[in-house]
This record gives sequence, structure tokens and C-alpha cells, in this order.
Amino acid sequence: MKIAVIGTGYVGLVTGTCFAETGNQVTCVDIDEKKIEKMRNGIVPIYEPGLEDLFNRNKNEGRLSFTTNLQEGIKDAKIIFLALPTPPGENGSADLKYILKVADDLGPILDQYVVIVDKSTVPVGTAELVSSHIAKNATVEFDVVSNPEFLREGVAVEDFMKPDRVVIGTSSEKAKNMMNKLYAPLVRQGNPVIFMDERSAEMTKYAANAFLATKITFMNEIANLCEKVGANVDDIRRGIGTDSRIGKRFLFAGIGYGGSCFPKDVQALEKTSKEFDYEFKILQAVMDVNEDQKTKLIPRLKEYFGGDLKGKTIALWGLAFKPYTDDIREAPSLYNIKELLEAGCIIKAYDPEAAANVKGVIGDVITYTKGPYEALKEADALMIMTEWPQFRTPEFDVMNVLLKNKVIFDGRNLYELDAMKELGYTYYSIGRETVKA
Ligand SMILES: NC(=O)C1=CN([C@@H]2O[C@H](COP(=O)(O)OP(=O)(O)OC[C@H]3O[C@@H](n4cnc5c(N)ncnc54)[C@H](O)[C@@H]3O)[C@@H](O)[C@H]2O)C=CC1
Ligand SMILES: O=C(O)[C@H]1O[C@H](OP(=O)(O)OP(=O)(O)OC[C@H]2O[C@@H](n3ccc(=O)[nH]c3=O)[C@H](O)[C@@H]2O)[C@H](O)[C@@H](O)[C@@H]1O
Repeated sequence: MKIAVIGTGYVGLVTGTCFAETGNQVTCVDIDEKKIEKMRNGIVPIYEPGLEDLFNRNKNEGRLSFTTNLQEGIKDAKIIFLALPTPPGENGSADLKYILKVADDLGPILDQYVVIVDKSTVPVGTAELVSSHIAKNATVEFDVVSNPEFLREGVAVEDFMKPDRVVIGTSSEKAKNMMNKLYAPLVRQGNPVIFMDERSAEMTKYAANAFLATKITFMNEIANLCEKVGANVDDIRRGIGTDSRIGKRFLFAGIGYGGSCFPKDVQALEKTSKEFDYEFKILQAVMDVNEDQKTKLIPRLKEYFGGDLKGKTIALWGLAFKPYTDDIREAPSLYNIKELLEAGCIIKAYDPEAAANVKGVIGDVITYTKGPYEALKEADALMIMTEWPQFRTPEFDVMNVLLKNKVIFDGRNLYELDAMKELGYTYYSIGRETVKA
């Protein structure tokens, strides 16, 4: 089937590449000329494990092409995916300007029946809105379908190719059949395509993200309480995660959730509730707790250094909002960097993938090192922001020599408390006893 994907960020790129992989003819459209040029030259503009090989194979075999021209991109397409940004607008609700601009542009250039798919995360009612914008200038029939995306960055290809479920919101039989056909190769036995109306599909996406953000936040609050009562949040995670009603995943306490989606989607759902005159109390609490959680290690640093951080050199391990990505949107590291700089610290940071993106945002106010150990040289303390696997089993012999003080502030609970005691470290983590050397 010929399909077009408008917008080639994380979602568009993965959607386009994976549907090419299942044998479709895919054209990716983006207004960013540099990005399109890069992709034409075989360069994948994001870091996403497994994507580059898939991308280049499909490109080289002629199933994946790129253009900045919308009309050329949608030519002969049976399905058009909108994978456009929906950032928070001024009041926190999702800004639909990118989606509606493309909807306006599409109307006059459609020349045959087509299914237009909202792949972006959009508030309830957007499918109808997109439909009305296209209809203003359209001369052919079309259907607008809501097909939210549930992939996670870092495992995006795996999530897309083997989805737990595919949600499709449509009231059109014709669109339903076409979407079913497109997704058939991706849906494993038992992992269903779930059909519903457009509004329910739009709401499903927000419900999923808000629920997961709440689950993490609940554990972060349990962690905060654990610190006060002298319990260990990792034991509690194991203790409750084995209950299949609760489930093992997304129970890891840490320095708050970040990324391009949880923060904006929780906020947008709260705004939607307000618009419909409903006070969604849990969501406000989730946002408040997460805000505090992100910088909760800073007071511990102050405690350790006797109140004043001025002139202290802090080594930061991890800048990305989570491992296996170079994405730094809403990363807890950025909030900590800001506070550390305000307190007069010198920062030496290492991240295997995300340093260039941080440099692009904050420049050279911190030092970016080539490896994790270089960041530790002459550092007064180590802070851990992202659980990249290489940080889990470091060479403590090397660290002992490089760090000025044997002290670690760990926002991701990477090390066992007993091991830190044995190694003679002062070790602050989340929701667990502080180990004092
Ligand atoms: N990043 C993620 O992991 C996930 C994101 N989503 C949702 O998917 C949507 C897209 O997110 P990302 O891929 O992260 O966005 P992104 O911001 O990384 O990329 C969006 C792309 O759209 C392009 N664009 C903007 N206006 C355009 C236009 N008029 N014509 C063509 N291209 C245009 C931009 O140049 C950019 O390349 C958002 O609604 C997001 O909430 C959903 C699931 C996962
Ligand atoms: O709508 C989206 O964009 C996507 O948002 C999240 O995916 P993503 O933001 O890529 O990353 P997650 O793995 O969900 O992690 C989000 C944040 O939560 C944090 N987290 C996650 C899990 C956990 O147990 N504890 C925890 O603090 C991570 O460190 C990270 O900062 C969802 O998991 C995806 O299903 C969804 O498609």
C-alpha cells in the first residue's frame, strides 16, 4: 500500500520505517529541509537503537523516500499519517497549530479517497476538528481516524513492530478495513487491534500516559515516605510488583519522570478536564510531586557539604531523560544543572548520546567529557541522573582515585546498599537508607 507520513520526528520516522519494513511504499514529508536532506543521504536524525539499519535497508530497497513537498508526498497515498508535534500551548493544553496547518493544506490537494490518521497525541475532539479543516477545501471523500502511538523512545522499533495493542478510533467501515490491513503484519496473536470511536481513542492515549506517570509518581511518594520511616523502596517494588494486578513495570522510583510526553500529556489532560468543568485532582498532585522530585537530591548535597555548594565540582553521569535515547526534553538533568549552577557549582557531565543536545540548549556553561571517568577527575561528588547500563558496574577502583570525596548522589538507585557500605562510600539514593562512610 502507498502511504505518506507527515512529520518525521520520533514517531513519524519510526512509523514510516516500520511500515516500509512490512512492505508498504512510504513517503516521509517534513518542512525541515536539512532533516530531509540528511535522510536522503542515509542519515537518521535521531538516536534510536535498531532504527538506522531498518531505515537504510528500506531506503536502499526503494520503499522509503523523502520530500519537503506535501503534494508530491501524498501522491497516490491511500493512508496519510499525521505525526506532527503537539507541544503545550500557552495555557498548557495541546497546541494543535501544526496539525491544523497541515489539515488546511491537505484539503485542496486531495484527489482521491484517503484515510487521514492522527498519529500525534491529540485532545478529545481533534479528529472532528481535523476533519472540518480538511473539509473546508476538499472535493473528494476522506475519513479521519485516531490511531494513537504507544511506543517508548529507546525501544521504539520493538514497540512499534510488536505492539501490545493497536488502538484505532473510527466510525467508518472503509477506514477500519484499510487500517486493519495495514496493521495485520504487526499484530501478534493475542495482541489485538482495538477498534473504538475517535473520541475514545484520543482519550485512551492520555489515559495510558497519565496512568503510567501516576504509577511512577505513586512510587516516588512511597520512596519519600520510605526515607522517613526507614524502609527500602526497592524491596517494596519487588513486594508489590509480583502482584499481577499491580505489575512489575513502571514502579521504579527515581528523580521524577521526564521526556517529551508524560509531562505535556498529564498537563494537557488536566486542561481538558478543566475545559469540561471537571477537576481531575490526582493529575494536579502528580504534577506537583514530580516537580519536587526532580531536584530532591540537591538538599542532600547541601547537607553533605555543610550548606554551601559554591565552587564545588560536581560530576554528572547521564543527561538524557532516560537511557538509550539522546532526547533531553524535560530531562531531570537539566533542572539539576540549573540549580547546581545557581548554587555556584562547576559541572563536568558525561552522557553517551545526549551531550550534543544539551550543549545545543545551554552551551558551554558546563564541561562535557568524552568518558565517564574523565568527569570524575577532581570532582567533589558524583551525581547520577540517567541509568545508562555502563554506569551500573563501574570500576570503583578507578573512581576511588579520581573522586576527591567518596560520595555518590544517585537519582536512579543503581547500586546495592551493602556494596556501597563495603566500598566505603557515602551514598545517597532514592527511597533507601543513606549509607554514611
Ligand atoms: N516522541 C515519542 O516517543 C512519542 C510521541 N508521541 C506524539 O507524537 C507526536 C509527534 O511527536 P515527535 O515525533 O516526538 O515530534 P517531533 O517534534 O520530534 O517531530 C515532529 C516533526 O514534525 C515536523 N513538522 C512540523 N510542522 C510540519 C509540517 N507543516 N509539515 C511537515 N512536517 C512538519 C517537524 O519538522 C518535526 O520533524 C506528538 O503528538 C507526541 O506527543 C506519541 C508517542 C511517542
Ligand atoms: O506518548 C509518548 O510519547 C510515550 O511516552 C512514554 O514513553 P517515553 O517518554 O519514551 O519513556 P518512558 O520509558 O515511558 O519513560 C518516561 C519517564 O519516566 C521515567 N520512569 C519510567 C519508568 C519507571 O519505572 N520510573 C521512571 O521514573 C523515565 O526515567 C522517564 O523519565 C510512554 O511509556 C509511551 O508508551 C508513550 O508512547
